[in-house]
Amino acid sequence: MEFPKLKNDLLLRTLKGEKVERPPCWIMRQAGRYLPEYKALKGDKDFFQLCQTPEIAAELTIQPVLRYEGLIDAAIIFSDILVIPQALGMTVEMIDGQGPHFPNPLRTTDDINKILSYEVNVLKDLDWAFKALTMTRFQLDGKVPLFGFCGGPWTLLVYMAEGGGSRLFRFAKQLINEKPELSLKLLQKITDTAIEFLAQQVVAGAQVLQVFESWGGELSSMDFNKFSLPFLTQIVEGVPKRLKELGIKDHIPMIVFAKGSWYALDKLCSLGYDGVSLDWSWDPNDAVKINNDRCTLQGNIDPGVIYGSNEIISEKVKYMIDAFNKDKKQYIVNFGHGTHPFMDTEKIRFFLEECHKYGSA
Ligand SMILES: Cc1c2[nH]c(c1CCC(=O)O)Cc1[nH]c(c(CCC(=O)O)c1C)Cc1[nH]c(c(CCC(=O)O)c1C)Cc1[nH]c(c(C)c1CCC(=O)O)C2
Repeated sequence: MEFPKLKNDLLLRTLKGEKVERPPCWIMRQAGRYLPEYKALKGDKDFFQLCQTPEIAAELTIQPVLRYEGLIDAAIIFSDILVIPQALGMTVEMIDGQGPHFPNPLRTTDDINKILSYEVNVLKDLDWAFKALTMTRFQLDGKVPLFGFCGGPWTLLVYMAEGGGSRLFRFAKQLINEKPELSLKLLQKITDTAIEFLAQQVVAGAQVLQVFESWGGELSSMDFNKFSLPFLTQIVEGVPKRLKELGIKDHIPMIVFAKGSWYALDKLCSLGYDGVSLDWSWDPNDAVKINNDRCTLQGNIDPGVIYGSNEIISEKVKYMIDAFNKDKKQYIVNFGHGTHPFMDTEKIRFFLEECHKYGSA
């Protein structure tokens, strides 16, 4: 496909390790409920219906790019990590104001065996996702690069076993401790699906990829090494291999976000991802030292800063950028996790402006 020429390649140059004029900026969950234009378009429509309607997904993806024109250097496709469980045959509902709900979570060996023998057809069952990416890429008209994404295998296992959000992670923990071998098989099935999904997202128009291992920090270091890391590795190695088969020769940069897995930073920096996204628990200076220029770091301000005064926002932005951006390379501004629905759009604008100001200094 012949896509419009990219006019702002700041993020892609940064991920290649080039020195850049300022760190690129984007925000996890930059589309969504804190935006009045999102709420207006959503109304009482079902969340997955929004994702699965390419015209709407494209519009929602582009909303923050237009609102913060010139301040945001990437778009991320409007979708969800839970579309992989859907492609694996599970029913997932999004309950407004509550979050995801699986009416039939995976609790027994039989439940899991059913998933293991399920014949996934990523191209067919997630065709709406690819249509949305292609339409969005055209509508963006090269303004900024477009992210595709997926959930990390462990994080998806958590949702599939718990049936939704969780505090104790009782069922996911039970699964990996009671049936470790079966858990590994399930993680493998999710990983195979994720690799195909990410590669096909690139074919459809994604220019950069992020893997969200949002529940990484719920695992001990030992369990992270067994139930997350090997699969994150397979993804970063498997996607380029699959892309080659699909006739795509360009290197497509990939970023991994393992929230809470502070103990794994050293390993994550060596997996082969072009970027590692950090939550706010890291002092930037320590993360920079551990990374030692191996890859690009992304993050990591506590999104809670948006509730603060302009003075507090400026102070914390300056601290973050001074530490991460010393060499004017290998750094992408982001939050340590996503926006909250209650955030003030003008405070987020101020945050982005401050990042541009300090980042260009
Ligand atoms: C864990 C996770 C999910 N989804 C996602 C993650 C990983 C990132 C993270 O850790 O936050 C990823 C995600 N979800 C969504 C996007 C695309 C939009 C964007 O990032 O700008 C992305 C990249 C849309 C969404 N996904 C969801 C909404 C809200 C839908 C609504 O209420 O209108 C949006 C805009 C719903 C969702 N989806 C999920 C939950 C737990 C919830 C409910 C709670 C919440 O909103 O935070 C699962």
